[in-house]
This record gives sequence, C-alpha cells and structure tokens, in this order.
Amino acid sequence: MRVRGHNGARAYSSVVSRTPAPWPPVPTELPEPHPDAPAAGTDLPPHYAFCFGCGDKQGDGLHLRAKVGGEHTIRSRFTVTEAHQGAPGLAHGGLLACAFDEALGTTVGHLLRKPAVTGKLETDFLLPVPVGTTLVIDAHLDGVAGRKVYASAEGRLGADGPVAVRARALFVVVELKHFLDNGREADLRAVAADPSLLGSRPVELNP
Ligand SMILES: CCCCCCCC/C=C\CCCCCCCC(=O)SCCNC(=O)CCNC(=O)[C@H](O)C(C)(C)COP(=O)(O)OP(=O)(O)OC[C@H]1O[C@@H](n2cnc3c(N)ncnc32)[C@H](O)[C@@H]1OP(=O)(O)O
Repeated sequence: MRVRGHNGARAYSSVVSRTPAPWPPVPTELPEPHPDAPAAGTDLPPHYAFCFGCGDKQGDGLHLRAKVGGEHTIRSRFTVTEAHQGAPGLAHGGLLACAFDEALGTTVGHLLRKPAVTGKLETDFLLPVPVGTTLVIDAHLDGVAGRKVYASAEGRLGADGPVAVRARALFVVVELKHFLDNGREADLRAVAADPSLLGSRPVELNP
C-alpha cells in the first residue's frame, strides 16, 4: 500500500518497506532462562508427531530438527524436498514461512517453558531456496512484554551460506485450555491415549 506523508512525499507502509520497523515494537524484558529449559547443545524432540513443521508422522511435512544454541537461541534445520515446491525446483514461500513459524515457536516454547501461539509472523524472502537445500535457521528470543513474546530468525542456505529468509514474530502465551477448548476431540483423545505423540510437553490431557 502506498500512502502520502504530510509533506506530500511518497512513503510506504511497513508492509512494503524494506526499512525494518523498530524491533521489538514495544518495551520488553529478556527473561532469565527457565530453570527447566534444555541446556545448550540439547537436541529437541518433535513437539507433536503430526505437526506439519516437525512431526515424524507427517510424511510430506518439513521434519524440522532443532538444537538449543544458547540461553536465548535455538538452531533449526530442514531440507527442502520436491513436496515443498512452489516454482519448479524452488521452495514455496508459504512453506518457508511455516518453517520459521515452527523454528520461532520452538524457541519460545522450549526456552520459556510456556505454551504460546503465533499472533503475527512477518517474513522477508531475500534469495530463492532450491530443492535439496538444507535451510539452517537461527532463532532468537528477543523480549517479553506480559503475554507477548517477540522472536526473530534468519535462515541460511547451509550453515555458512548466505541469508535467504528473515522472519520476526509475536507469540502470545496461552493457557493449556486454549488447545483443549479448540482442538478437534478425536485428536485430543488420540494424544490422551498415546502421550508419546507429544514429544516434550509433560502434561496430562484428559478431554
Ligand atoms: C507446560 C508447558 C511446557 C511447554 C513446553 C514447550 C515445548 C513446545 C515446543 C514447541 C512449541 C510449538 C511450536 C509450534 C510453532 C507453531 C505455532 C503456531 O502456528 S500456533 C497456530 C497459529 N496461531 C493461532 O492459531 C492463534 C490464533 N489466535 C488466537 O488464538 C488469539 O488471537 C490469541 C491467543 C493470539 C490472542 O487472543 P487473546 O484473547 O488470548 O489475547 P489478546 O488480548 O487478543 O492478545 C494479547 C496481546 O497480544 C496482542 N496481539 C494479539 N494478536 C496480535 C497481532 N496479530 N498483532 C499484534 N498484537 C497482537 C494484543 O494486542 C494483546 O496485547 P496487549 O496485552 O493488549 O498489549
């Protein structure tokens, strides 16, 4: 969207501007790591076996794998397959956004040890990502303001390659009730019957 400033000069809304808005957009605090947060170097299990981002039981999913980097960072990887194409031989942008949603959500969930959902997700696609590429995503917890959690990430074409995608997101901390009230009953029952479907959430689900 193009808008005009008070002086008549052309200005662009943040939707199309390449000049990043201040981030985080509100004053935040960076919390101490949660005492139960996994240590640096820990390989994280998929959080849900049927998750499109990380689940083992989701055939054409992204199968993202994550490892804790430091107090406020997690590194994730996924390899683009033929099932992830948008244009011939190139990753679909929406699937890349999904990978960042997963990588950022994993960072928030594991480092804060609180359930949170994506409220807003913004992506900058800087380079095409070919099929066969392993995208290496470094995600950072940037700050917390009440229930709002801000996180950002950059994804490289291989560990030492150029940055192809950047993302910034707002997650909102929710009660577990959010999932119980809104999830499909059959899926909640399946999880209650087989808690191993949830990789890292030691809670009882008894719908
Ligand atoms: C014991 C636990 C242990 C944990 C262990 C962790 C291991 C797990 C590891 C891994 C985790 C998973 C990784 C998965 C990653 C993928 C995640 C997804 O894709 S989630 C699916 C997509 N997202 C949705 O479906 C949300 C749908 N939206 C909603 O349900 C609501 O809108 C919700 C909850 C986001 C907010 O609703 P309200 O009624 O609760 O709260 P309101 O007051 O509206 O918002 C709270 C604050 O946030 C701001 N806000 C909300 N949405 C906003 C937006 N889009 N833009 C800007 N601000 C927003 C509001 O302005 C408000 O701010 P003010 O407190 O007033 O300052």
